[in-house]
Amino acid sequence: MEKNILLIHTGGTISMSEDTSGAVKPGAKNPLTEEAQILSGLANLIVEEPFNLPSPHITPKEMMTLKHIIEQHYNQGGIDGVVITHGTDTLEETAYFLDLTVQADLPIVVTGAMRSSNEIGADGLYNLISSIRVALSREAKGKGVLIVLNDEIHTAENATKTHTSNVSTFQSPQYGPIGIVTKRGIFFHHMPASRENYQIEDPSKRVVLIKAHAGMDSSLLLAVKELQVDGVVIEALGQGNLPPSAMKGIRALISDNIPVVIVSRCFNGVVQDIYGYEGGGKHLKDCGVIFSNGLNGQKARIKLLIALAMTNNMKEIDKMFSL
Ligand SMILES: NC(=O)C[C@H](N)C(=O)O
Repeated sequence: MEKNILLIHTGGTISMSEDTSGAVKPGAKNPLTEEAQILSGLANLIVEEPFNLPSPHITPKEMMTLKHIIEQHYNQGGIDGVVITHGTDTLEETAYFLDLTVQADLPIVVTGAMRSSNEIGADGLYNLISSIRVALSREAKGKGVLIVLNDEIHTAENATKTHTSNVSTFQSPQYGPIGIVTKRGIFFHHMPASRENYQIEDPSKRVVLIKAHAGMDSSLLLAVKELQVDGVVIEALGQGNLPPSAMKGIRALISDNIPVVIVSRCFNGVVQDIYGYEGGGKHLKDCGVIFSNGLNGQKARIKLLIALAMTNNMKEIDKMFSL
């Protein structure tokens, strides 16, 4: 029996084309659906196009819209998998948001393109067909939201955009891809270590993301406190350290019950409470800073947004980040 794939187009370069002046622009709708339908020949595509946005325009509101569309179709029955086309700039954030929040037990694949639909070497149609094939594969189930581009299958938790223009931009620094797409089949070679899922209604809290640097002082942290944000994520140095001059700001935020989550500004590895000097990881932990578990800054921000939609209890938030 032919399987049904829910195909949701959201915009991004995969939906765009280049005009005669060389500018890449959105069109009225995604130009690839028909070709994908003919070429994939494997599934009936149920197409939704809730918005057509470059991915720098995507916010948690659009992420929630996608969650609702997927859950609605899933609850009605009749779909075997979901493929979402998305701009690559914030693709990893939408994918991780859906990974943490969608209540539906079926393969969900997010894909995009680095070259628009009419450029030489356009990768959109190829990535779309690869994604449909992954969403149809039995092994894709139970692995969380997947990101498929350039013949590789990555977890939403791990994959990140690593190159501004190269088609092999998505990489998983911590563990590598969990599978590959080949002409003859889809092959998974490992399972995601863990899965988390949260039920949320309204991810509308304000969470800011700040990058640490040599000589960072407390001014930005104190300004952020004055803005009455709900949470702060800091891309800290190395294994999770900050300059001593930033500690005044850290203490001010925590004494105001504003959760401060740290990740590393390093591309790889996890943050830990190793160093006992002022501003070192041990010192930060003693001050009440929450350590993330290998997430990058933009994903820790998504997770804190989701955490704050459920609780403002620091202990509970800390527990979520230890998973
Ligand atoms: N390759 C892309 O899709 C980049 C584009 N700026 C977007 O994210 O919408």
